[in-house]
Amino acid sequence: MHVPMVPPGSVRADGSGAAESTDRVVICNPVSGSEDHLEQVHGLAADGGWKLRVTEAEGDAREYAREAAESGTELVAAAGGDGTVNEVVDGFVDSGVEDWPTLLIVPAGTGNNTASNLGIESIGEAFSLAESGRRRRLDLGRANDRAFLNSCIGGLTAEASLETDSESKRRFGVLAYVLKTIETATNYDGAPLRVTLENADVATSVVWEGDVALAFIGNCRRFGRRQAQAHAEDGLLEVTLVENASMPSMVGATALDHLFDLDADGIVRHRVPRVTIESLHDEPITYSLDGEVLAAEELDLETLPGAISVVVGDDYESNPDAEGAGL
Ligand SMILES: Nc1ncnc2c1ncn2[C@@H]1O[C@H](COP(=O)(O)OP(=O)(O)OP(=O)(O)O)[C@@H](O)[C@H]1O
Repeated sequence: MHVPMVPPGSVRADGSGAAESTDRVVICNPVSGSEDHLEQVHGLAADGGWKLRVTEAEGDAREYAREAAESGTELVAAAGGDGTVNEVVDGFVDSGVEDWPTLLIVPAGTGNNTASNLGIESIGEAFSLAESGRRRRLDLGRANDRAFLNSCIGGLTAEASLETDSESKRRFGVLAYVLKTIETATNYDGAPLRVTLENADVATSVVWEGDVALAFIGNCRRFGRRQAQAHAEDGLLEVTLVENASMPSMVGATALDHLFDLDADGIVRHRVPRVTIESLHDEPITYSLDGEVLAAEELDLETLPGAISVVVGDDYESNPDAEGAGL
């Protein structure tokens, strides 16, 4: 394992020992991705006058983010992968303060799906965007008492996400989980679920029951190259349910085409502000919230419209259906 040159805990990135500024805090997970980014993050943080906090264990990023929000920090960078971003957002929620810091995502993880969806491709680019980048207010997802920025994936894919190797995650992003799922699906019975899709107008709400192999709930996740993407600023969740019965047709090279075919049999899609997923066999379903595991028999999901200010890259397009917004 790479041995960090920077001690864990809280230091001024320029090493001066001067009074710590609360304007900008970068929270760095030294063991995300290829574990070789800490020195670069340290250097860029020193140049930009950031306070650097290096995590020592799971949960530290959440705590540091809560402290930063409580002390009125203007900008908080999450340097790590999707899991680190997820912890930082949970920390903002924990703080209970009204005005959260703006979030900057510094892609230093394995998949970096959230950063890539926001048009941020490298560590250096992220730090320069802190100076000049646009800031947008994005919806935040809530799943029971946890937050998610990007996506919540339930069923077999969540379990497969734990087994998916780093190289596939780098190459395919979230699709790597889908491919892994399809690979292992032959032994899977699916989960009997009741899914309540709630619209603001209750009369148009839908209750759906069936055996589900995969449930994708996207906030700003691009699941694929086409329409199966979520709009991060529309106050809606993009819900895609893949019925178990349709899994045999999802084999080989055509699997992903089938998944992203809007009219495919056995694929249910809705855009709603709120959705509840109940397990009908008294066993918890495993979910992956931005890559972090959550098990629940009943999951209550909603969007908090425009809840979080986020720095975005030049190529960020809020509407994934807009021309030129494809991957
Ligand atoms: N110092 C640390 N030692 C061990 N684990 C840590 C430490 N700091 C954070 N973690 C944990 O590391 C886990 C993985 O981090 P993260 O998701 O950011 O990286 P990744 O898995 O490489 O990237 P991605 O999720 O984008 O594929 C998180 O669950 C986080 O809580």
